[in-house]
Amino acid sequence: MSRGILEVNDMRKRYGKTAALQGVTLSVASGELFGLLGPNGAGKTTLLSIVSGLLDADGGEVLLDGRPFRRADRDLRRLVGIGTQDLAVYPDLTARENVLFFGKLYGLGGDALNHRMEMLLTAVGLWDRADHRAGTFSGGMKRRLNLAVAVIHSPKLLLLDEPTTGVDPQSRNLIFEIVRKLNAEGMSVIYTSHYMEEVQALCPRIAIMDKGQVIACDTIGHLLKLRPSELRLKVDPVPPGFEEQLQGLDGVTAVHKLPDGVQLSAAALGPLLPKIATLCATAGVTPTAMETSESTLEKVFLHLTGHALRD
Ligand SMILES: Nc1ncnc2c1ncn2[C@@H]1O[C@H](COP(=O)(O)OP(=O)(O)OP(=O)(O)O)[C@@H](O)[C@H]1O
Repeated sequence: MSRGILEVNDMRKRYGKTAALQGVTLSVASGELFGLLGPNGAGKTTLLSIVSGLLDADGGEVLLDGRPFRRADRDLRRLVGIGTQDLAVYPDLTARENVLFFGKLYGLGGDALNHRMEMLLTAVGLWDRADHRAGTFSGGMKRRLNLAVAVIHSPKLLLLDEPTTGVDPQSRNLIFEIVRKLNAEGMSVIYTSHYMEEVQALCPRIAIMDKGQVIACDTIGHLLKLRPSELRLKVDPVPPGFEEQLQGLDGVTAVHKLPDGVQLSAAALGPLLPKIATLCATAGVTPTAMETSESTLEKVFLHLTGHALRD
């Protein structure tokens, strides 16, 4: 893995009695598109706010591009762009004025700023609405403008906090496309969501957060293996020795007897299916029904925490 753009060590934050972050440690490699998945209240926004310098932590350390992060260090803060959950754009300004305003805050100006503004408004599909007030935009258009504003200063690390909240499917797809493009151009991205499908579609590596802690952090493939897939075979009656034969198959991690058949667990069912078919044929067993339950991030979350990802 290349040098880390972000390292968070033992990050802690309380709001009064609420422990929003309880010792969060994670690292993001340079150029990575990293997912942060967790239910409402898991601490995702608090973490991003600290990393972007909007909020002070109570304890812990942030390294940005290998350097210790301090809120007062403007050069380091410039490395980060944040698309906040609460929109940052001004409704009374046009799309063009919004992007130029944020560009000037970062000390940009002249032709370079104008070119970048035009390029970004085009990328987010708003160039033809550049001179319309943001307050007249749909939820999806506002989110896209929020994204353009977040990257006006070409940050090395883009933090996106639930960037598809309140958007239509068309805007959602466009946001996905832009995020992928920015990442392909070299920008590191942390994409935060409580929608498993979004994080799974975009991010090869994911941290799962719950109650202020990272409870798992790995590639999607490895995370899915944290909870086995299951296969139910309706076999009535189950012949003697059949469960043991299933248990003996390479890859099967558990076999349980059901009232009308058997259930087996395995990290991956695909490679096992032909072997199970052969075993049934040789044992003279004809299942009358088969039902698979593949692992998903949602099921992994339930498996790890005992509660659902969504309320
Ligand atoms: N300003 C605040 N004052 C008091 N409690 C807060 C404040 N901000 C967040 N919290 C609490 O801290 C915890 C973590 O909140 P946070 O917003 O970081 O979670 P989240 O994962 O981003 O959830 P969401 O997606 O709903 O924003 C929650 O229990 C929340 O109620």
